[in-house]
Amino acid sequence: MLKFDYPKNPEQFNMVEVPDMKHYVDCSMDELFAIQQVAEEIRENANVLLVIGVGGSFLGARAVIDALTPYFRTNNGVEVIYAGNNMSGAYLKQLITYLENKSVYVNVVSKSGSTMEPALAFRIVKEYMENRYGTEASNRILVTTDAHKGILKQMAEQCGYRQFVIPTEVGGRYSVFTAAGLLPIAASGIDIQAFLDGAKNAESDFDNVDIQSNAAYQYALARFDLYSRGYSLELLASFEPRLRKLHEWWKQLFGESEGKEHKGLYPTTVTFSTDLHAIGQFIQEGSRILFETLIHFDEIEEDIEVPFMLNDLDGLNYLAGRSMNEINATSKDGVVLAHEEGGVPVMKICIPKLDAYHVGYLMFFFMKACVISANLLEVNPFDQPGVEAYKKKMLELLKENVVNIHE
Ligand SMILES: O=P(O)(O)OC[C@H]1O[C@](O)(CO)[C@@H](O)[C@@H]1O
Repeated sequence: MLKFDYPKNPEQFNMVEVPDMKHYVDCSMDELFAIQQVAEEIRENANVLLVIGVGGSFLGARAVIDALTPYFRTNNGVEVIYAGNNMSGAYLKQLITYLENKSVYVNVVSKSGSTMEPALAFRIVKEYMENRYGTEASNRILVTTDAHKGILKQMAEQCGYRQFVIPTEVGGRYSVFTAAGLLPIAASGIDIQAFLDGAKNAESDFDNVDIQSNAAYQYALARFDLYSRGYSLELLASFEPRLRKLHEWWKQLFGESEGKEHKGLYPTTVTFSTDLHAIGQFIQEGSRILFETLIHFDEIEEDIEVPFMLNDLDGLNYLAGRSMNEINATSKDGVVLAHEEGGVPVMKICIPKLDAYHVGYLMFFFMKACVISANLLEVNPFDQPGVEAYKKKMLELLKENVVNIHE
């Protein structure tokens, strides 16, 4: 299904463990039904769903929603917007103004229940919802968190919010196939059954140690090979602007899973052709530290033809009748030729169609490849001890300021 071009012979590597990841796509029928019911309720009663979360607790949902909903909003359906992923006072202030006159539901998502950004945003939004909706607020606030522990769990119990679960054994950046991703995705009108089917099929396709047939294993090995040969940066590139948030999700997945013990490729992303006019110069002729991984969807539903122009004033009549998607695909082939010529190794991940099924398939592919890749590097793919460092310093400073304020 997934066509993967990798530039070398993988048999030279030692085999590593290919972990069983079934529980990452293991949403029960009851849970799925509950998610679909609430999503329907939101679609009936709201025009805005505010998702409060940071990192893995919103990036997966946002990646899928952006990839599969129109570029320009129509007035139909629920608009999914986000908060709790930054600490900007201006953002929150403007958000509260934006919510006025709209029918609002809130989904606060935090596995630990205590991450500062979503916790602060939720405090502000909770007050807003209570002032605006009174006792009905508790029906409009949905909590997605650990099944057993955490401050958010306690708040949900005390305030009577409906709860959805991120299983204890599923870490934030791997949680898109749990309620953390599925609830906002379903509320936006995307077929979550198809999304899960794609992931489940990927799970079974990549659950083997046969390098020749396991594309996730091949991708992990190709990256590891390039890393071992001195490349320090992987540039994930695609040609469809609506995949930008999928890039962000990928960046967290690989960055948090691999960047430890002073090891790992630096994951970064570009959207072509936009970024060819910004960072294209560096890719073609700058320091030879990077390789590229291109994502290409063979079929994208909507398209438009280049019209014929009388007198050919802009000199583009040689393209008349050709479709924009076809021209975009040709630009991809041009990029591969030019960048390879410039000394940049290029891998291609080709997906038949940009739809819910294939996005689910692709995301699971990356999750599986990421765990295999971290195993090759001999680092733990599931922890993120380095993230704690800034949190600790920030807390020390905030608490210091509290003392100063009270002095
Ligand atoms: O869901 P939580 O516990 O709020 O965590 C959000 C994000 O913060 C991190 O823990 C990093 O601080 C990520 O790993 C995680 O996805």
